[in-house]
Amino acid sequence: MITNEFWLDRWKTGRIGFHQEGVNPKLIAFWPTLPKGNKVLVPLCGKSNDMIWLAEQGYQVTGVELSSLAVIQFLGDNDLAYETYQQGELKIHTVTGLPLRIVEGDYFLFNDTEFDACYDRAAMIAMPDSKRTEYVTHTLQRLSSTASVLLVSLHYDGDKQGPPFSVDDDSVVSLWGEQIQKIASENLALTNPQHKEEGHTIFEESVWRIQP
Ligand SMILES: C[S@@+](CC[C@H](N)C(=O)[O-])C[C@H]1O[C@@H](n2cnc3c(N)ncnc32)[C@H](O)[C@@H]1O
Repeated sequence: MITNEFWLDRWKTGRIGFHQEGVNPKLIAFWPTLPKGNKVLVPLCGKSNDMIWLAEQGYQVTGVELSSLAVIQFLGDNDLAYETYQQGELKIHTVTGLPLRIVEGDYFLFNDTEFDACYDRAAMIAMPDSKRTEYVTHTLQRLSSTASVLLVSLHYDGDKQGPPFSVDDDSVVSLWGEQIQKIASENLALTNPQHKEEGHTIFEESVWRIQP
């Protein structure tokens, strides 16, 4: 069962293979040009450097993350000064000198709305089947009616149990709506021997976007 405890434990024991050192190349390649100051939501953000990149582009970035360890490591690793205040059950960490804040707590308790854009990398596919619809609905409710979305998803064969979970193309469309479009994909099993060794012939990373 993928519970909040599961994720807190992953951070406690340092099992964070999903974390990438650099900025995700798909973000740099496919992020749309939006007006500076636009509000960008990064659900289930971990300690992703992608948030720094987005903030440096001039967007007002909000990451939401359950684990206090992830938040502390993100702020520490990047040498960021910050201020913290409590808002209900959530802790808000606002970074000094960058338009960036990290909301620490359960994403499903985060209720801000009117975001202009959303970046989902390893968030939807971190959610088990039973919570995935709720995750996408909650995310869409946070966005303005004209918001852009950039989603990095994953689809693989074989009987691996997630996370990351495999989500097929039809499910992506039925979750996010007809306006979502697949703009790129790459079968990582062809280039990364590890996926082949784990028995996958398909391990497809795909990039999707909603662009109003
Ligand atoms: C697979 S990681 C991806 C992190 C990040 N997006 C990245 O690209 O590195 C999923 C993250 O979601 C966090 N998470 C899981 N459930 C959550 C929840 N209900 N609310 C907030 N964060 C959650 C986990 O702690 C973990 O850091």
